[in-house]
Amino acid sequence: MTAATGRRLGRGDLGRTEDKAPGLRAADRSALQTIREGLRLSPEFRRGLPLTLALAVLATAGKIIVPVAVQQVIDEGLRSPVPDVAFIRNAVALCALAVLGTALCGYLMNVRLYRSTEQGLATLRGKAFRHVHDLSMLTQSSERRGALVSRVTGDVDQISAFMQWGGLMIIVSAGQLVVATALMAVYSWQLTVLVWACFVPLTVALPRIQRMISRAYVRVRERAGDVLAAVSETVVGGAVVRAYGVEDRIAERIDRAVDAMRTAQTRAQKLVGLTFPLTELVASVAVALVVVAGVRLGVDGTITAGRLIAFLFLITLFISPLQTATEILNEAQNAVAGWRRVLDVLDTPRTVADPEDGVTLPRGPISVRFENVCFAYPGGPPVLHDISEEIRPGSRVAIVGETGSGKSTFAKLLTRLMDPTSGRILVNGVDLRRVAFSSLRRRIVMVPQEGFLFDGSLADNIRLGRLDATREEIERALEELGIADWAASLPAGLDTPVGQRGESLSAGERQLVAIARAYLADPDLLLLDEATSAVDPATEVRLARALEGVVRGRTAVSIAHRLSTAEAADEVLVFQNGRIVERGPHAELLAAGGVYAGLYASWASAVGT
Ligand SMILES: Nc1ncnc2c1ncn2[C@@H]1O[C@H](COP(=O)(O)OP(=O)(O)OP(=O)(O)O)[C@@H](O)[C@H]1O
Repeated sequence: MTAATGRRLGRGDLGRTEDKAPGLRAADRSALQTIREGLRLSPEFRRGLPLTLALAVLATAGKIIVPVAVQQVIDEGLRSPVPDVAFIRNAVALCALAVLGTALCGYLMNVRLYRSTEQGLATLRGKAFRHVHDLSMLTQSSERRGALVSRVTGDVDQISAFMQWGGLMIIVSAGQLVVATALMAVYSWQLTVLVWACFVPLTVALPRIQRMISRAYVRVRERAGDVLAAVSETVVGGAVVRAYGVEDRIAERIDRAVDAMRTAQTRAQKLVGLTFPLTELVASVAVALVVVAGVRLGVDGTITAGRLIAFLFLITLFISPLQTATEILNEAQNAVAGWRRVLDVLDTPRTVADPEDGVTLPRGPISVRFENVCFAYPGGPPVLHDISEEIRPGSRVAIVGETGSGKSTFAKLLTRLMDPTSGRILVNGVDLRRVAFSSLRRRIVMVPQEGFLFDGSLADNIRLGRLDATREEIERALEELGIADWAASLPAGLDTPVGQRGESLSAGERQLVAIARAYLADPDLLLLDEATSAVDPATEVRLARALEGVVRGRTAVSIAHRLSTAEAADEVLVFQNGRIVERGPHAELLAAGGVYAGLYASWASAVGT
């Protein structure tokens, strides 16, 4: 086993999380079925394989040229009384040519292998990422997102490590072992038996050590996970840590996790370090025994000097496949496991799928009808019960209700991030499940509470609403929303970098960007989840102005956290425990003195009006 062993094992095993994310059904595939299925998904792996294999065979066969040449030169060329110089010259030239040819074959084989496997892996990554993206919010939230991402990064890397090295090494090593043994047997069957006798115990011991190494690396992975968890918690919760002055306790926890990882890593490395000297030791014993026994056989005239020396060369060829065998098997196991996990992701059905021949919604304000809609999150109780409501085109509707009453769930169903458990939702009379995604995502847009901002300029982030929007169009949009003065007040105007996740902007400003984005997208139905975080009075005014601008002329459904939004709406839908319990204009509901009146009273007292 080479020094690279530790690196390969370490990288492959550490780069992956072992999580079996709940919800994904592990299909019961055998290793062979997994490989067959994997190859079907990435046909590039097989492209040009016969030629690559032929090159591998040539590269392997070339390795026996040197021992054969040495044997020939000693036994035939150096024959007394006068060495046959011409024969030696020809043998050496032939050998040099063969070595060059072998090297060239090896190089071409590697290039072809890397090209085809990278293409195959790119296809697999692409398919898996697209599938993860297409999985409904429902699946994504019931999965551990990290585990999903790890499957399409870490697990594909596992496959890559095997395909680019292990897969071919199995063939090369097996070929090398057979060829070396056959040639050794031709030179001396007695010495061949001796060599095998030395190595048989090693072939028993190495898999055991390999299993110990695997277990040790499982522990390293667990400890690495602890370190990551401790560090990321500290980073994410940095403000709380500082606010409560608990830095020492956190530092202690990180130190403990790092120390545990160091111990686990050292133990694993010790085991890895053990395998190499062990094979070296057995090899040295084998060589020594072959020399002693070979000389005796030579004295008896059973073996020539050339054959004995060539035999010693062949032992080296014989050892290297054994040194790599356990490593290859380990990588093969990892690759099959990785493939299995990626295939599991691809097997997870897209519950919210783009319909074939989907309907394109015509332009113009959208009407919405919920018909007996019920919804439950997987494994959870029903959170929406038999909702049947109609939203008129062009109307402004405010949704209110206590926390957990089902407002966001209603919005997620309306934007088809998930489908109802039963019942249906009609937009302009068409079942939402029949509307083409391309039309749905253009006509119905949601402005979430925390619109995700990417690390780029303000203009880049607004342009996400419509990718082909020009700078002038963005400027006009801000103008029309009455927030051009705000954009101009930022250090570099529209070119101001917003930082990762928009951290350079305040929560209210981030929502301004989200509103501008939606305005640029120009949808016909706008869903707005108002930010609950407190904003400064100036931003509050800007937000109100921008909201007014963005909802004008469209059907607008707002999850209202502000009194003003509910007051300004044509109608208010009041949610309670997953049902719509009241509906009507603000003044009417207030006068009725029901749930809405109660909510309004607590709002009013909270803001001091
Ligand atoms: N991803 C989820 N998985 C399981 N249950 C969920 C999930 N999201 C919401 N719920 C549950 O569904 C119910 C309704 O939640 P929803 O988010 O729709 O309420 P909400 O009225 O929007 O609340 P808030 O005003 O706090 O945002 C709650 O009981 C909540 O715990």
